[in-house]
Amino acid sequence: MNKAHWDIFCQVIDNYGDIGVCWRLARQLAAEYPVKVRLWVDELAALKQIWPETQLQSQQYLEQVEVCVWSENFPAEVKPADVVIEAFACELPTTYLAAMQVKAQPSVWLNLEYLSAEDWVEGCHKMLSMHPSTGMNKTFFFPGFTEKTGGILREKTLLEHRAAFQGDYSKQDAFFSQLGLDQVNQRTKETLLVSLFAYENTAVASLIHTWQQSKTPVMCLVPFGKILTSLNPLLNKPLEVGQAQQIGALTLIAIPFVSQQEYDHLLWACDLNFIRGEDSFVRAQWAAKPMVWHIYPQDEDYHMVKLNAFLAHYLAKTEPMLQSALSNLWQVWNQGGDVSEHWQTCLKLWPQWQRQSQSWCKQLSQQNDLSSQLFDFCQKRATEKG
Ligand SMILES: Cc1cn([C@H]2C[C@H](O)[C@@H](COP(=O)(O)OP(=O)(O)O[C@H]3O[C@@H](C)[C@H](O)[C@@H](O)[C@H]3O)O2)c(=O)[nH]c1=O
Repeated sequence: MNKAHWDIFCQVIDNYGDIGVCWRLARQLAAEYPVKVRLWVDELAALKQIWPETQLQSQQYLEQVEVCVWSENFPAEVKPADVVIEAFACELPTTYLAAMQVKAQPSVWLNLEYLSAEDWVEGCHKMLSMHPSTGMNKTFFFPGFTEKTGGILREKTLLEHRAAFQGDYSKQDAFFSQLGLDQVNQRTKETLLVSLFAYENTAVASLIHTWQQSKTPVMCLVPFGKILTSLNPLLNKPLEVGQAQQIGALTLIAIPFVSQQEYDHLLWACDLNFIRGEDSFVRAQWAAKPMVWHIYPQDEDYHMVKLNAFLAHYLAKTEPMLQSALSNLWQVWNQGGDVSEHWQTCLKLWPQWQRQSQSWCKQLSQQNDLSSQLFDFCQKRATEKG
């Protein structure tokens, strides 16, 4: 069977979400579907951060994906693929676009959008748009949380792997040991193990203060990144990667930024995950553990609209007490306020919170995942054309 060629174009705007999503999609397509995937990325250093095997060279194969640097001098001889995905409305190279225009068998051209739980997404998913200068059509593909959207990324065996890891403490211990975190394995049974990945956030002061005074121990693992900028001024001595600090009931440990695969394991192993942006937010939902989302901040607080749109879905089937407790905690965390009281309320509802995280994950898993929806859509298009 001839494999269809897929090109994914990724422009790194900031952080790791753009490449995080594109790389995960590329890996899954290459591993699970009969397609040849080429990923064009303009900032290889961002890929290296989440996938350390990445070499800083213009072309390489990683995980059966051809990874190419997308530089300003885009090679004119590059032939357009059968399926072309521009991620997050990045602009395709002009020579590539010109080659698409004269291609005998037109490419399926898709714009993969950012994830949002807002209602309007359903109406715009799979909408066609004519490109002004070439007259070619591209289709908007919107990930989302409902049947009428493109779904979210979920590898075929993800939930099985997660369940196996979460059900086997020796696997979890081995994971922390291999990261040089034997200290985590020595925690007591009642310790709350937390991972903290967030943007700069003044709310962290109240969180740290509350955890310090907790009746039971809290161990907080902080992957190297922006939240340390807010955390470090609160400490007597700045936290460096590999270092731990004990303040009252709280042990803070700064850990290195790990690979995308290891990060999944971290989310699966922790009792509670603070996550941000898009990709870690999705992975935390598959971890089926309590989570607190720091959404990517936007102008005029538009992100709060998006946050509330997600909460409406996430908490729709949740009992009212937990609903308001989580909603308050998430909102105040995103507004940089004092989360102490809301944290205490959520903690009192801990077993319900855990159950809610599991049932949400189960509910989400009923939905078709993003890669399968993309693949089916392109197959259908190819048959229509053929
Ligand atoms: C903490 C950590 C994360 N990661 C990965 C998980 C994700 O793939 C990636 C982080 O991406 P996100 O969670 O999406 O958060 P982010 O803040 O890095 O990315 C954001 O970028 C902006 C440009 C977008 O507009 C946002 O929507 C969002 O995608 O890093 C690791 O591989 N190792 C780690 O140790």
